[in-house]
Amino acid sequence: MPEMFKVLPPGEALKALFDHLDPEVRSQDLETAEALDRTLCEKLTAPSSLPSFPRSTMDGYAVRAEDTFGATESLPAYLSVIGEVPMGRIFEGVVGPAQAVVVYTGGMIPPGADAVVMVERTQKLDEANIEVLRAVAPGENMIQVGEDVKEGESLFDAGHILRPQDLGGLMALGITRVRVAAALRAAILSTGDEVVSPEQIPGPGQIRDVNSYAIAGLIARSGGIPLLKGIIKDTYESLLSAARSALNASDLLVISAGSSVSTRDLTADVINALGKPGVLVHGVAVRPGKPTILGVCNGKPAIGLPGNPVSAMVVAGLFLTPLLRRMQGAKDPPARGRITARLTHNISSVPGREDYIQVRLEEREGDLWAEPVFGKSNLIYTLVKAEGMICVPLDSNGLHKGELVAVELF
Ligand SMILES: Nc1nc2c(c(=O)[nH]1)N[C@H]1C(S)=C(S)[C@@H](COP(=O)(O)OP(=O)(O)OC[C@H]3O[C@@H](n4cnc5c(N)ncnc54)[C@H](O)[C@@H]3O)O[C@H]1N2
Ligand code: MOO
Repeated sequence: MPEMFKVLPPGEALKALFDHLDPEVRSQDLETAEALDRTLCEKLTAPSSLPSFPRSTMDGYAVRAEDTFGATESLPAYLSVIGEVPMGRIFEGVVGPAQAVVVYTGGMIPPGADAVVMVERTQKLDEANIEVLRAVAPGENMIQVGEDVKEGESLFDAGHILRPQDLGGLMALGITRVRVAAALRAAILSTGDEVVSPEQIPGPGQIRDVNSYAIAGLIARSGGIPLLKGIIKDTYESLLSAARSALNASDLLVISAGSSVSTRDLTADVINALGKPGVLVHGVAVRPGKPTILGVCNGKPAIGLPGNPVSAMVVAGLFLTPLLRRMQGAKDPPARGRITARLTHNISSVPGREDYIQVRLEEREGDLWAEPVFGKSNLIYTLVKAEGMICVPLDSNGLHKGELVAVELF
């Protein structure tokens, strides 16, 4: 009988991996337009204020607010219209007492004016004169210089993961290139004599490769470049040779399946043969995902994921994503959101193990409920049908129906 491995709590397992890795982050200059989900390697401050000129937030008339004080429908203020602010240009002139200038949303407030009256709060008397039917306060219906961001203001610290709105914000300031962590190439090998490519029609006893693609998606979302290195037969020689060339061509290696303890399970031996120190952790206290392997081979991480697709995803979420983030110097918590919901069912567990359960979310009478999608860890559609995961902590006997739980959204 092969001996069952010694399991470590996930936190300790991750620490053992990190302790064997060089904390230095490789960086590169990149077009901001291409930097989504990448991690900044520099602190950024605003080179100028935003907006750089005062702008109207309404279609209407730029005025001196004091000229409208006390104006009502029955006692309007009379102003003469001296021109129009062309969009994208300045108005050549100054708004004087009892004067107004036509301005559109986003247009520059002309000198002399300090507020905008919405067009529907005015009445046109003729081409050159209007009545203002309601007073405006100074600053009303306009954006001040620097109201969005002030020159010199800190924008992001190094380690920030760039989100879509961040790209917009950088472009608004003309920051078109950024220094980010170099993209990490993560090689994926699927093992298993029964596993065939998705293009193939599986023969009796065969299944299509799920893990290469699901894990590749997770890697791409974590700022990495997945390199699919194919499906390898269950022999030590073929796996070792494929793993060696995959690791040479990448920054880290992920091997799907073969992580358990049967004679067919070669991943640990292969990782040990790839370089020093080899396997650091074999077995973590999580369900699903116990037969997990974490190793480092001559400075590069090598991870053995359990073959069951749900286990592979859970383990990749627990170890591969934080690993990729750490190798990119990311400071933020994972970009995906966390919400709170009430549990629809009791969930039992045993202390000494973290359990991960996929849940569907449902709104009932204004409350959000998390309904477990139960099923064996081989069933990929239990994940497909779910919106997030909940965790039963290491020291817990389980969770109770009606309890508030944190749901990590996919
Ligand atoms: N006697 C024991 N048997 C098993 C144990 C155990 O503790 N004692 N643990 C079970 C658990 S839990 C898991 S998880 C699996 C882990 O197995 P391996 O990592 O060695 O992987 P395989 O046995 O090769 O495959 C497991 C399962 O996953 C399917 N698979 C593999 N690769 C893919 C892929 N790329 N796409 C889709 N599905 C894949 C494979 O066909 C098997 O059904 O071990 C248990 N056994
Ligand atoms: O750990 Mo296995 O990964 O429970 O299915």
